[in-house]
Amino acid sequence: LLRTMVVHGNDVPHKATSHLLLEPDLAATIQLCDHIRQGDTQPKYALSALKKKLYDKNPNVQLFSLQVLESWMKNCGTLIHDEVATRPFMEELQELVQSSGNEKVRSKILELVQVWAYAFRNEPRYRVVQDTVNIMKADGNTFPALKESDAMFAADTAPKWVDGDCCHRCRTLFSVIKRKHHCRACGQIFCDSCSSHHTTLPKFGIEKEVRVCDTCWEKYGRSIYS
Ligand SMILES: O=P(O)(O)O[C@@H]1[C@H](O)[C@H](OP(=O)(O)O)[C@@H](O)[C@H](O)[C@H]1O
Ligand SMILES: [Zn+2]
Ligand SMILES: [Zn+2]
Repeated sequence: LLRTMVVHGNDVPHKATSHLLLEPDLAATIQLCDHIRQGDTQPKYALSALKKKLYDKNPNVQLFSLQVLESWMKNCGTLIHDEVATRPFMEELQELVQSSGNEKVRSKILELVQVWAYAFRNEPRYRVVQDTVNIMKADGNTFPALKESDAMFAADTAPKWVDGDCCHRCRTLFSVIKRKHHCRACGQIFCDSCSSHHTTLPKFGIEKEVRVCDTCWEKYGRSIYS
């Protein structure tokens, strides 16, 4: 089962090629979550690598990749939710349920889509998941009992970055010289002089020093036990 999937970093030069090792142990999967949360691996690339395993002819490999997907959805937050809770991905899962001859694979997919629909029940932007549950029901699939505890997702993941044409703190307009920068702790957009500090953000699973704004520096950077 030990498969190495080399996932090439995207076009940003400092994103080194990250190796996604699909090993049959949770430690490796948790480590993969950290890579995704830390921004070492683009969620899109991680998922496209994982999807290859979803279509593996060996149902055990398919099942394991569904378990990896389940842990990524629990631990990597909106970075992964935004890629999975989409029509194309949901349609792929729908097709897998229709085409798979393996009962375990089918019921794992039904279980996951149902739990995600419940977890996203108050998030209109992910309503495609509930739509997919409805379609799968209409197709005659019977869903396993929902375990609400499965719908608990790790709360602490770094926020998405907002865009803007001026610094969130000093309101200076960005230009060719006054470049845009993002604070990894609040996701807001700043000029360099308002976000010149770097710190680790353990609560978001970010172990390397990353750029934070002055406000977040006061909050997370000052104390060494942030
Ligand atoms: O310098 P640029 O070519 O504009 O690119 C900017 C840098 O990549 C910034 O990285 P940083 O936050 O680590 O500085 C990023 O936050 C901005 O969104 C990008 O626009
Ligand atoms: Zn500023
Ligand atoms: Zn900030």
